[in-house]
Amino acid sequence: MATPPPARPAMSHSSAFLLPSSAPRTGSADAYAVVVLNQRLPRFAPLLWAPQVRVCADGGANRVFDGMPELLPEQDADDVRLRYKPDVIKGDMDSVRPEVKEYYSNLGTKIVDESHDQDTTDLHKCVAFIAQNSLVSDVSNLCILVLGALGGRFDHEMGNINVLHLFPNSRIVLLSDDCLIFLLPRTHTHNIHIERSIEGPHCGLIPIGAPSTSTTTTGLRWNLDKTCMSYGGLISTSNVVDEDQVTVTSDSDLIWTISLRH
Ligand SMILES: Nc1ncnc2c1ncn2[C@@H]1O[C@H](COP(=O)(O)OP(=O)(O)OP(=O)(O)O)[C@@H](O)[C@H]1O
Ligand SMILES: Cc1ncc(C[n+]2csc(CCO)c2C)c(N)n1
Repeated sequence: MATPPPARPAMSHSSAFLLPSSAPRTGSADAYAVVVLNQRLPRFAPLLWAPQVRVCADGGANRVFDGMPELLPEQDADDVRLRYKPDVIKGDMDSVRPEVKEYYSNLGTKIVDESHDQDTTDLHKCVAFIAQNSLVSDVSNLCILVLGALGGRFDHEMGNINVLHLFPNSRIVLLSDDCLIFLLPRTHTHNIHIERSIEGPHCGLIPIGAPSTSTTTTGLRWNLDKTCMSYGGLISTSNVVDEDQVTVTSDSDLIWTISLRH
């Protein structure tokens, strides 16, 4: 007789952090950190800039310096820069402009130069920093929102997705203007609340790190039922969310992605 699969604890996910700040939010995290990468700021960057920790990965600081005033053109640029000040700039410091580094340093931003480490990406360094330093009192239910992680250079995108696999026990969401991505660790069964006003309908479930011999879902137009997925075989792209709640159970870590509405 086949052995039943192990019972897994449930993990909840919600993109309520993208709702306007006036809307009632029942998110799944207790605290948020924002990491800004060196890509054009997503349109909703100002909305997300109220978390416990704000970190810029190297050239990400240029994007905050230039991009926040561009996203808020009706406001005075200097006021905007003072309001949207990073707590930390971290990385190998080959992309942040000297005047931007000095501007934020004078405002009290911590500058962490890790140019000696050419083996890990700036995002990796930022996530490790947030996880290790007690910037927030309880990191156990902290969610790290990464802005500008998708689109652009493919090696950077793959490096960013690899960070999800390097920190499978951390909640990390990669964001662009068009979609978001997070990891569904195989250790849990996942309840994903779909915030229909801001996300969907297109979604995907992708075994990037390793094939899955059994994935089961509910709430999708094309559900999986103890289905195998692998690169070179089936992966679930161009799927559609049909219910407000999607559930996923798998024997492999999977990437969940969903489109963002404009
Ligand atoms: N085009 C891009 N697409 C996706 N992510 C990006 C892109 N450019 C930068 N990033 C992210 O922003 C981080 C900081 O970018 P930055 O340009 O400062 O990195 P870098 O280490 O100098 O890159 P490189 O030396 O490879 O050009 C990167 O580690 C990466 O995570
Ligand atoms: C096998 C291998 N491939 C690429 C790099 C280069 N690299 C990876 S992360 C990083 C830092 C980017 O800020 C650099 C330069 C390496 N070290 N090892």
